[in-house]
Amino acid sequence: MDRFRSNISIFQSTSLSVFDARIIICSFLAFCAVGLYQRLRSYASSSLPYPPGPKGIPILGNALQVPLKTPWIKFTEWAAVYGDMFYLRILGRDVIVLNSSKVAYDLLHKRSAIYSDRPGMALTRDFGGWDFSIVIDPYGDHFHIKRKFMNQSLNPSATRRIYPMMADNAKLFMQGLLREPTQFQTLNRMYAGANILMLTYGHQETDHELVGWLPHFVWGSRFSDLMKRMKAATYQASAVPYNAIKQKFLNGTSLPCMATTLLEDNTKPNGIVEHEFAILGSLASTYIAGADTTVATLDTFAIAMIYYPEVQREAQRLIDELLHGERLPTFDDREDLPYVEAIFQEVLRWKPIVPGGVPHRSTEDDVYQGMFIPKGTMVIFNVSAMMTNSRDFPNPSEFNPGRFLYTLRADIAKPEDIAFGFGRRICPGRHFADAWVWLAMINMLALFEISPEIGLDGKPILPDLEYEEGLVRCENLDI
Ligand code: HEM
Repeated sequence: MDRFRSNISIFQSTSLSVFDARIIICSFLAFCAVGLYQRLRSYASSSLPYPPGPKGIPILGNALQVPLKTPWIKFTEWAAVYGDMFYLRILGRDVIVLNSSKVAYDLLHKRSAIYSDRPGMALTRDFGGWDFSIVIDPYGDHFHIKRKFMNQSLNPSATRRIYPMMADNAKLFMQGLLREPTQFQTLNRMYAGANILMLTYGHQETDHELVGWLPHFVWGSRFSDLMKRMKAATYQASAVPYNAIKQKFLNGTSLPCMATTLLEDNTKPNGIVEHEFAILGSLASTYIAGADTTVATLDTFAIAMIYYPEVQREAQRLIDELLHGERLPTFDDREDLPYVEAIFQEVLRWKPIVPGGVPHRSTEDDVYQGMFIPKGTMVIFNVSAMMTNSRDFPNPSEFNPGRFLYTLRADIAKPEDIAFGFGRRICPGRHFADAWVWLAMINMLALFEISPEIGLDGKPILPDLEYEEGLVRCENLDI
């Protein structure tokens, strides 16, 4: 087996008849009745109990009990006491935390018409210059148009159309690893960036030219770093690449990509581009949300392979059995490698990269299992609790892909049904992420022995399992 391998460390009437008048009166009465019903329901509801939760103090509520760093760990402790849904009041705001995929699915998916708003992030939006980003868009027209633009390019069949581009990048990625086996993290980031730049702006570059396209801190650093430089960064990450691609589009020199499709579809005969800000925002949101996430997921895979070499060996044995070392794996091999599929699920579960989810907000009063959830409640889905509870996943801290092959109960949601969120805000890049991470994983398994770096003292340097915390959780990896 090892002889094949090197070693590396997304209505009509103008006059009213009697009949018409009756319809209108009936409609009016019905409208009033619904209004009255809603008021009564709200009144009656508000006499229902709120979900249980830790007792807070006047005015501040639970604010001082929620740690700023890794709040999901505290939420998971509270989940053990208060159950799958608990309530917090933080500085006068209603907050509920959902700790099971069933409750999250019941509310955020089944009742998505009223749970798809985002909590206002006025500072980030209006003063940080992040008003282009769909991630913080309130549920409304801007959100809908950007979502439509993104779905056009990131739905399953659109994603399949970019498989050849991904395959080319995977090949370059592997060649890079062969040349520089200790540079996994740099190459991982570079080729995740290359995929998204190609998808969004049709930007095809060699590995070294990539550096010049976006400022280094955009392509080469983490989203959390980018956020720190807020306003300047937003211009560089949104307007700069948009203006460049628009110019190329007008010159007729752009390659087919998300930007050119959107520009073609929305440019009027007089040359004016409709929905220009939404186009710019969709492109930049895709780039920003898509780069760090896939990088962190593949880093997690590499770490798991280092800590669990027996899992790595088993995957390699099965890959060799299928390919006989005669060719590189392709997407067509996916169905024939259930163990690798299970590794992918376990990577999403073991160390979820968005452990605290991305908060939603409710837009109407609601009642769930006899408990009242007021309109305007911030709804946090606690991915970490859903992925790491021993009720659904025995020995949750162990990286064990076998759980998805042999022992997982049929009623347990798969990690891929949790990691990407829920309802109308579910990650639009999930098909893209799924394809790229799988392809990079399978190529690494087929070609390399993934092992830790050896220190000067001759001992292996194991990567840190304490992840760096931001919106996306990254690891301090040094293979
Ligand atoms: C393994 C990789 C990824 C994970 C775990 C992930 C996870 C998530 C999660 C949890 C959300 C919030 C969903 C919700 O609010 O219910 C989200 C939103 C989002 N993701 Fe991803 N994501 C990944 C990759 C990607 C990629 C590759 C792209 C783009 C190509 C992308 C683009 C977005 C965007 C634009 C949003 C905001 C959607 C909205 O607010 O309506 N993500 N993602």
